Amino acid sequence: MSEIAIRVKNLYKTFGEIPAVQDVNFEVGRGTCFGLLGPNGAGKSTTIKMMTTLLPVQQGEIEIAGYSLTQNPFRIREMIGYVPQALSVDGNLTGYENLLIFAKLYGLSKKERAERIPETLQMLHLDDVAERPVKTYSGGMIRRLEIGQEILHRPQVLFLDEPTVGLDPVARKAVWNHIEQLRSDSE
Ligand SMILES: Nc1ncnc2c1ncn2[C@@H]1O[C@H](COP(=O)(O)OP(=O)(O)OP(=O)(O)O)[C@@H](O)[C@H]1O
Repeated sequence: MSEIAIRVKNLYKTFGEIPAVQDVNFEVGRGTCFGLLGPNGAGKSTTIKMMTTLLPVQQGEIEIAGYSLTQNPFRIREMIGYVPQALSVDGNLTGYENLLIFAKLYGLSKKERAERIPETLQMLHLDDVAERPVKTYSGGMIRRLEIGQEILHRPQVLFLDEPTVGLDPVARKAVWNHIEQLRSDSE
């Protein structure tokens, strides 16, 4: 894999008359945790949506793990994980069932699912609540489950859009500890 996980060059995006992203440039090295900071409306979510192929690139270049995004969008979708700002779990299903759906969507074999789902639940300290409907979870538990959904297929790059918004300081620290653990495990 390339030593550069993400390369963004001269990126622009407008919504009609609204300039959402204007000449954004940055590089993220492999094995690093990179934070994209800016005030509300600065264009962070729009940039993430372009890097995850959810919005077309209007002008500029994006490379993920050495692949050009515009030339290899399907390859890139297999290689990344994306935890969006909006809720991505089904509250009526259990934690285990939510992970099962994502494991199937990412094309994991039955054997891989049998190994990785319990392993992920354990790593995120959700094994005790795995059989409970997610609507009974706290905000921090839901956020950890959403991260779990996006690491089952071992992505090379994980995008997190405001992963700790709305969490209390203890839950926030727990989520960041898990993110740091994922980063160091991938070294
Ligand atoms: N689908 C859309 N249609 C029109 N305008 C949009 C759309 N999505 C975003 N915008 C506008 O683009 C700009 C950047 O929005 P974006 O959501 O990327 O910012 P952000 O930095 O993620 O903000 P926040 O911190 O509030 O999440 C804003 O002016 C927003 O109103």
